[in-house]
Amino acid sequence: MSPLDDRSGERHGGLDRPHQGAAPLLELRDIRKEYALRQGLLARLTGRAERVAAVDDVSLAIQPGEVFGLVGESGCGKSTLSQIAVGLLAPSSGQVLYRGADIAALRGEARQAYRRGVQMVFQDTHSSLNPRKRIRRALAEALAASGQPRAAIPAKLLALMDQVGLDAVMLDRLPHELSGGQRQRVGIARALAMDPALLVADEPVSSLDVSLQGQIVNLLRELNARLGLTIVLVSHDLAVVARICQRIAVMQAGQIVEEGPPARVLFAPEHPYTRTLIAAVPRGLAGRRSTREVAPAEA
Ligand SMILES: Nc1ncnc2c1ncn2[C@@H]1O[C@H](COP(=O)(O)OP(=O)(O)OP(=O)(O)O)[C@@H](O)[C@H]1O
Repeated sequence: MSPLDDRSGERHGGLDRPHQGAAPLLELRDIRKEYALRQGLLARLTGRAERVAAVDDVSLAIQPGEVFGLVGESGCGKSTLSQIAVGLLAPSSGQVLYRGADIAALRGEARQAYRRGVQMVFQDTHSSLNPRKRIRRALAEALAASGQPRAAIPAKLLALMDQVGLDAVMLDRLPHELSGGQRQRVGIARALAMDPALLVADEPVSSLDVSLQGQIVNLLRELNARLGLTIVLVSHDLAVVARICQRIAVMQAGQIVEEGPPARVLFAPEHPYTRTLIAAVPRGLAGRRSTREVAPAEA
């Protein structure tokens, strides 16, 4: 077993147990990501691609066992940063460290351990699940990829369905036969099949009805509390992240402009952009009721 596989350090997690002072599970150091923009005015005039920084010098440290929220409006660079964190996208410059090791230098077993250990849940459940594969097959393949012996898979399938609150009969359904919320639960189950240490959930509820959003957010909270799973919750919706996160980073135009516990960020925002985000939250979460109501993770 690779030292990167050792999860003993954070299997004591949960929202009620802070992890300040622990070595970060994942660290982003001075991350910059540039894209070539061919349609820009400069590009058209000069014939050369203009470059824009979608992520501009971002540093973040995710502690084992925490629920960390990354919030910002559409286009601020959240998805780009998430994809860099899970290794789907390489940064233009900067480093991603998993358990202290630079992922760019990981090879063999250690790279596999990172690949398994950091999983992503996507916003669009239609495109993230193969429409022709029954849920049983999608999850069984993930379990097999995670190294589960064939004989253990049937029991593991039932355990996964139970963990995400889905009835086992859903195993024989195709993705289109499930509701959006059920599909998102399958997406989470597929990530859990890899037995990850960190789940990066990129806008996991934004395509769902408001009534279902709370259920999925609660499921993430439960997984954190029960399994000690570290979670990065990415959303344009400050109300969603404030609900379960112990720390929030606010992102604007590729940069982190503010970071802190939800109660502080919501009630004593330091950056004007954070105040704009708070103003956009429907009354009930932004309306000053109690800190406990807005930020249960902190209570
Ligand atoms: N492959 C790409 N090529 C060029 N520009 C891109 C590419 N992907 C993203 N961008 C640009 O980078 C910026 C950040 O995009 P990103 O998707 O990371 O933001 P976001 O906050 O996740 O927004 P959304 O929630 O709408 O996806 C945007 O201006 C976007 O247009």
